[in-house]
Amino acid sequence: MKIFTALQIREADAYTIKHTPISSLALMEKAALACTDWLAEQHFTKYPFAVFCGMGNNGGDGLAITRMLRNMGCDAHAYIIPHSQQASEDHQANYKSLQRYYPESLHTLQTFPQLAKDTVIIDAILGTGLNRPAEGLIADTISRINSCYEQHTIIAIDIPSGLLTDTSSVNQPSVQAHHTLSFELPKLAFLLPENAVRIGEVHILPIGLHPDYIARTPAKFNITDGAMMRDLYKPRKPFSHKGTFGHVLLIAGSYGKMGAAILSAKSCLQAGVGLLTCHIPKCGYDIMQISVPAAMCITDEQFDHSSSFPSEEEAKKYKTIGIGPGLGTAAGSIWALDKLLDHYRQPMVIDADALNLLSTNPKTFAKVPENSILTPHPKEFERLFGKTDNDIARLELLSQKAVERRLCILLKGRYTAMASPDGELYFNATGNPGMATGGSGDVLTGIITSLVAQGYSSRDAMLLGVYIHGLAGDFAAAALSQEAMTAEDIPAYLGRTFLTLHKNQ
Ligand SMILES: NC(=O)C1=CN([C@@H]2O[C@H](COP(=O)(O)OP(=O)(O)OC[C@H]3O[C@@H](n4cnc5c(N)ncnc54)[C@H](OP(=O)(O)O)[C@@H]3O)[C@@H](O)[C@H]2O)[C@@H](O)CC1
Ligand SMILES: [K+]
Repeated sequence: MKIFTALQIREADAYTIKHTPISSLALMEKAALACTDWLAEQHFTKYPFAVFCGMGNNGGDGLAITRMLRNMGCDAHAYIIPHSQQASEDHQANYKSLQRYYPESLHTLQTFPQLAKDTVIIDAILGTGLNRPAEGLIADTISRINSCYEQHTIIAIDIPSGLLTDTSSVNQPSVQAHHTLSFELPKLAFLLPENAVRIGEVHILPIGLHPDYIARTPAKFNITDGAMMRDLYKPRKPFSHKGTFGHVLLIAGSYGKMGAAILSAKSCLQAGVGLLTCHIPKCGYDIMQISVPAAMCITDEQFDHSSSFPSEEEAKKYKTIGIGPGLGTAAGSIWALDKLLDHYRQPMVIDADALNLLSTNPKTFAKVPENSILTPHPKEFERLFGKTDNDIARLELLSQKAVERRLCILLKGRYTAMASPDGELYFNATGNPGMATGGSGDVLTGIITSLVAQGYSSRDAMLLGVYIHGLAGDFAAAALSQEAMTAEDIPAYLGRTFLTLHKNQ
């Protein structure tokens, strides 16, 4: 799914108006109707409404919503903030029709109104037309709306007023909404962790923007979805054998962290690898053999950490190597990783402690093979590539480093951001807060390594791996609850997840 900029959204709007019999005013009517339908479905229409309107089309939406709520018998009032000399054309048209049918519902905002108990606040002050920070009466109104957060439900139309669509809004005043009702396509602002408290729950409502414009207009950012994943997925051929699906070497685990190695190994197998060998310290031998009988084991000469990785000759039998889960940061491990990277040139998957080893050893980092996949969480990312001032700057750094170093890098989060060496940037939308638990990352490493071994390109293994990891987590949460599920439940639901990838689903 594409993420369009504010400018592209305006173009989509104009294209739709030009190429279909729908007028700009009728499109606004559709948008307002989608919002009021949602309000009715969610049972908000039993409450009074205070609709705060700007003078552009976002305000026009607010006026149309007020009229529709009145038509439904609701006690709705529109408060217009006079921030401009002239209102937009569609705003004027909706002003006229509200004045005609419900003049008592129209107010020009002078002071913030007294709100009756349970009043729902609708924020239709500014939308994608925001072109400077909110100040004066608008900023005051935003601050008054936000002071109602505990007592009233706040619902933003299209985007919380004050929030920029395509760039960072850190330090900008904006409405803090419980729900955001947005039109047709998600906006980049909704995917940034720094905006989480301002956007609340986002609901994307279709309004019929022209599919041709959406299809033929390239977007800088995209969200992966089921259709795209079904295209990437490689169904198995009838005459396959275990050699067809690759042999993974998983270097993981240390004393007290063997669980990470187990989770990763189980996930690697459940994601379909042909053969799995685990390189673990001696302390983990019984644990691994008993917990994951399908995996073969090589034990390190050290008892509590790993310090000698395969030689060039030994490494040849593996299609790829996954390294990091529970590895620890012992000096012997960094030395061993450095030696491994002297000869290993295949793309590999690098996670957790192995990333921390790289962040403190730039010379070792420089040897990482092209097209390897790095899987940092935000703290690991910062240690590897440095601090940024905001989420947009961090996304740019992510993309820049992936291109510069010829790597696939995924930055874990609610919407994991995934960059490939050719500069593409994707977000993943599957997954849920039940996965914010120890071991989820180890599961992801196992899945992605497994996919690389099965012949997926690094980019495809990253996109597909993150998608199925999240979807398996969603199945686990649906069956067990977000609270009760653990990282171990994610591989258990991989089977159900793979079935959704079959073309006939
Ligand atoms: N395509 C779609 O999906 C559809 C979109 N629709 C709706 O249209 C909305 C976009 O409407 P829009 O372009 O009129 O912009 P909007 O945000 O109302 O701003 C208006 C004007 O405010 C001004 N201004 C800017 N910043 C300011 C500030 N800080 N403080 C004070 N003033 C400020 C600036 O004018 P200026 O003062 O610079 O002349 C700007 O032009 C969109 O979010 C959605 O709700 C639906 O109706 C139908 C389908
Ligand atoms: K708004």
